[in-house]
Amino acid sequence: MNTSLNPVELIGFSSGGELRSDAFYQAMVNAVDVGILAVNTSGMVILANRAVRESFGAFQGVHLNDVLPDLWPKVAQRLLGHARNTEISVRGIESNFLVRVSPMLLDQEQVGAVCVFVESTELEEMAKQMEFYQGLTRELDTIIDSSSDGLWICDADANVVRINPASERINNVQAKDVVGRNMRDLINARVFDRSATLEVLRTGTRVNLLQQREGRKLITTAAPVFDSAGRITRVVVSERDITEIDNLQRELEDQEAIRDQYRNQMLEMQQEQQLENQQIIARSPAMLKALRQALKVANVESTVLILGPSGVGKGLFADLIHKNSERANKPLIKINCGAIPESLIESELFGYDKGAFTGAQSGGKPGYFELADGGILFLDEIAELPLPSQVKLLRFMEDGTIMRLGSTRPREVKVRILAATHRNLEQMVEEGKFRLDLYYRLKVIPIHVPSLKERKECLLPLILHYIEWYAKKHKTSKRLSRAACDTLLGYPFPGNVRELMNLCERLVVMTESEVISLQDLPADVAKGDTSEATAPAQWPESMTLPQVIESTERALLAHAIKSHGCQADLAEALGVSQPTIARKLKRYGLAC
Ligand SMILES: Nc1ncnc2c1ncn2[C@@H]1O[C@H](COP(=O)(O)OP(=O)(O)OP(=O)(O)O)[C@@H](O)[C@H]1O
Repeated sequence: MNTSLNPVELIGFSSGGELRSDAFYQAMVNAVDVGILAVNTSGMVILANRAVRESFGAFQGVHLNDVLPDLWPKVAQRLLGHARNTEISVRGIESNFLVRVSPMLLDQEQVGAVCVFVESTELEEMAKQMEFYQGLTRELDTIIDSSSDGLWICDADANVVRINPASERINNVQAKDVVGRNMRDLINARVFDRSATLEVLRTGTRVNLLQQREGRKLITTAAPVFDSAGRITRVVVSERDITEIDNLQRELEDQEAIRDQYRNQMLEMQQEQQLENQQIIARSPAMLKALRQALKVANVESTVLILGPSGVGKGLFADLIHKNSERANKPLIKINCGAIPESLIESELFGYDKGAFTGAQSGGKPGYFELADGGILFLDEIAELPLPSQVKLLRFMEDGTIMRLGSTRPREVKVRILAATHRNLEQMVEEGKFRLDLYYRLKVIPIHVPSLKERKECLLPLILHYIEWYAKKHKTSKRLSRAACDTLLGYPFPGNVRELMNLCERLVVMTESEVISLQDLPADVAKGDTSEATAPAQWPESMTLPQVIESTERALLAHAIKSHGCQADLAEALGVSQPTIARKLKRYGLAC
């Protein structure tokens, strides 16, 4: 190997021994874009053309190892004859190069090595991008194939391009049997009965379908994919099998229904216990429903209108609502609007200021509204409230203020109103006796308390309860004979529970023996007759005068209320005051 060859000598050579001028030779090697670099057998650079110099600097006449230490080992290997052609990647100043090292022979003798540099940055970038896109495609494939939702992809002509394994499973088809086929053919071949893809291609918009297929429930969403020109290129259909979700949902609903049932049962038991504690007897569905409504509304602030005949327990409902409300430790003031003389009602309800009228207390007086502040005002027999007081009550219900008689200063009171009546308020409104606006304000939550006739199931428990209760009260022991009990059960109790209570007390007090028999029952009850006054001559001799008076009074009132529609008329006809009538009707469990 000639190692003494120097750069100047080499430049003097030409291929085939033909002599070329340095200038010609240099112009030729500098003209090409590929880099050419030659070293002698010692590794000294003997040629570096323009392309190499531009990329690696001017280093002719130096040792290759000093300028391209990465390249030198390959070249050295080549010079030692270990390989014919060797390729290596080399980093230049700005770009990367792929360098091919070839032996340089002169007369069969190796005189050095020549390196050809081809810029590789772009190629590498492209390779990298290819790799990136291949990775992305693999990733997408994995995602598509592992999705538990079915994916069905078609081109703009409705040809199936791809389906994933979930879609194969959901549609019970194999990809190889459908990919490449047109959706229209698949519909014609009855593989499917409906195609979301065709819908999308027809409408150009997203389509949602709920489908039943092979007993499974599917939600299908098909969406168009557009190119930059706005043309549809693909339709992607995703299918979700919601059969399981649907079943789970149904199971959940069943569980919730069972839970609700238990909760209602527990609530009912709690409520029954609550009612028992408060000595409320209720067995009939209608009564239980009304009581449940009352417990439900107890904790809201709304006005409640308790409706039902006299003596059914409307006052009891007011107690129940109060006890179970957030105002339980505040007063419950009960006013019977029919029992207060008309001339006094306004001052009783709203109070008066000093000097409001002759005979007024000198310091003025608060009314029931002020006394009930923070608590509940129960306006029983609300239908008897005179019209001027109705106006004042309406004002309170609208702005929460009242005005004492003789005062011009409104006072704010925090009072919840409960009202009750056995009268038909709607009819009274029609007759102009009750204000419509007040009626609407009052009946926010109406509760209808059924008469004893409407709750036969309650009758026996009520009779037994009150016989025992009065027996305990009067420190005695009493029980009903079978016949007496049957007769009582057949009696209509027009005065409802109040009449029943009165009768039970009377039987407990009046019956000599422990057993209350048929003979102990009052004649009208024994006959089941409630219509006519019983002649005093028919009363048993054992009755005292007060008892005879009481019975006669009751019978007379029962008779008179048939021809007198309201307490005021009745009072006038019988020559007593309205409050007296109100008191007596209440006492005998009667109403008009
Ligand atoms: N379900 C019941 N269980 C036990 N006692 C009851 C029941 N219902 C009513 N009572 C009793 O009957 C009596 C009359 O009830 P209440 O005064 O509440 O009737 P009312 O409908 O308000 O009558 P009115 O319309 O004449 O004011 C009360 O002593 C009450 O305790």
